[in-house]
Amino acid sequence: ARDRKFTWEISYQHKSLDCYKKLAVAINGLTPGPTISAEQGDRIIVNVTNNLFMENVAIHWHGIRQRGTPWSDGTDGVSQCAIMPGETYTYEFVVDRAGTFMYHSHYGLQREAGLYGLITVSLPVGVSEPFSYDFDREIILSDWYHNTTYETATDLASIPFLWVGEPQSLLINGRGNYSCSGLAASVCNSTNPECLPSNLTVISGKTYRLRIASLTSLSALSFQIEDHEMTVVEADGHYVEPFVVNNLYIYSGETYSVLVTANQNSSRNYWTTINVVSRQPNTPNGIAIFNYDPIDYQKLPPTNPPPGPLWNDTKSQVNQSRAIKARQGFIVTPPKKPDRVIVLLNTQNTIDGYVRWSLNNVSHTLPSTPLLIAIKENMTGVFDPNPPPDDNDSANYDIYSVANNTNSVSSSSIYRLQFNSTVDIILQNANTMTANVSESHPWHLHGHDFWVLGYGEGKFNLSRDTETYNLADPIMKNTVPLHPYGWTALRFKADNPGVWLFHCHIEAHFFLGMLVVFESGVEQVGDIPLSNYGCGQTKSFIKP
Ligand SMILES: O=C1O[C@H]([C@@H](O)CO)C(O)=C1O
Repeated sequence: ARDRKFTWEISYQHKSLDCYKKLAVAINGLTPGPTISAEQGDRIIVNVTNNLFMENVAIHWHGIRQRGTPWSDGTDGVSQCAIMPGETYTYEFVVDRAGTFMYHSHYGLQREAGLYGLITVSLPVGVSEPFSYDFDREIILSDWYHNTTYETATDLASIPFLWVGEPQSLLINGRGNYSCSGLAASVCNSTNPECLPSNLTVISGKTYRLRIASLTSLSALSFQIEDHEMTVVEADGHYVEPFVVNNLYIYSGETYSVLVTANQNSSRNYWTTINVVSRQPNTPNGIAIFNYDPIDYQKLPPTNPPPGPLWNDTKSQVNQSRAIKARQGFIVTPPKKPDRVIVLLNTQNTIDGYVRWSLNNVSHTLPSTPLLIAIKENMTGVFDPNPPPDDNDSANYDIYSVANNTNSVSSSSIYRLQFNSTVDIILQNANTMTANVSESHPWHLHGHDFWVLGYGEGKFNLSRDTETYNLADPIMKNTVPLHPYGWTALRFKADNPGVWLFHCHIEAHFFLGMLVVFESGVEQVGDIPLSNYGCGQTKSFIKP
């Protein structure tokens, strides 16, 4: 194991990622940011300097559990005081497991301005993967808005509520193509090389491992390569019992590795496409070129890009979720029974006229003093000490009717989990405030991986549905979809001392309160670096 040091300067830059010029957040000039490549067991040290002039920064290392370093989780309001303009902060953590992970901003809506990238962790020398391939390639999927994050945040927090809406473009490795017609070339120029379709160049007969990460703000996606099947082998850093797909559904915050062999007619190029699913799309599909060497990588394929699956084919999405199992020989079996069951009813509602998202009628508001420091230092008055409910009469809630939730509250209350206990989470979906609409939500847990015990349709029934749990070969993940009008059941061990977010990875939904906070074993947390302090009530701990 070795130290890998990075020096990052965060700044706004004019970018034309989809041909339309806007300000994007860049790392050392790059949007998306550089990939962090490391070997299992390495220590990653990232020196981050915030040169944004007017905006704080915090960077979350998504999928890295931060065992022993909960203060490096990079979450504003939870693990640290965000890095102020002009300041430098050092993240230090160990990547203890091989796989494909990601990093992204966890400050306000900043992720959607482009602050994200990949982390790839290889196995130690001498250990091999349970599958083989010739080359390793990276694919970052994202969606792109032309509004600034300032406009979006203000809109979401206004009466009347102004929804951010569907993105203008979908990006593959940071490239999209917005239609510039009617716009001045200084604003939108479709011949700008910055927005040429990205290409994946392959050699006929070779097999490629594609490490795919979704960093969308909103969109659930389907990814496919025209005429090429893909074998799914990894999900969120865990080996998957291999299965073959024509299209891969991928939700924000998820990573997958797929194997694809360049086994088609090598005298032409093919399309790589992404399209929006789970929400009625209003965004053109994203395209890239699957390029057979030595054909010109910009030569367009002779066909029309495949349209991808229908956006509302929920059944095929649920089926693919269910197909993801732990690989034989790599199964970690979960504890047989939970110590505690928390049912989280997901609803959209209004509080004092503001549109919010709630769990069990509680819409979370993060305090300005980071919770990890507040609990570690025994501060009072930072968060509501009354625990939120483990269930809020979900058995009697009609998930098919338009949500009214007249009793919803905004609160900073947190779940305190007994250290080392086994916790089940049942995510229960419901109708939004719009008739006949239930949206999908990708749920992400910080600090842990969980077992995915099952997905179901309709209302979860504790005595009936727990019998259907997959305790034999459940996949472990850190992000999982909750499908429309359905439920998703998870189990995890609260074995990582710290304070950890569990939230919808749709950035606007997180902003509107769709999160819960788990605390466990904070008394075991070592000394938190003083550089995490400085905001809210932590100010008084900085001695002159
Ligand atoms: O939070 C959301 O608000 C809109 C819609 O429900 C109201 O405009 C939407 O699609 C969301 O996901």
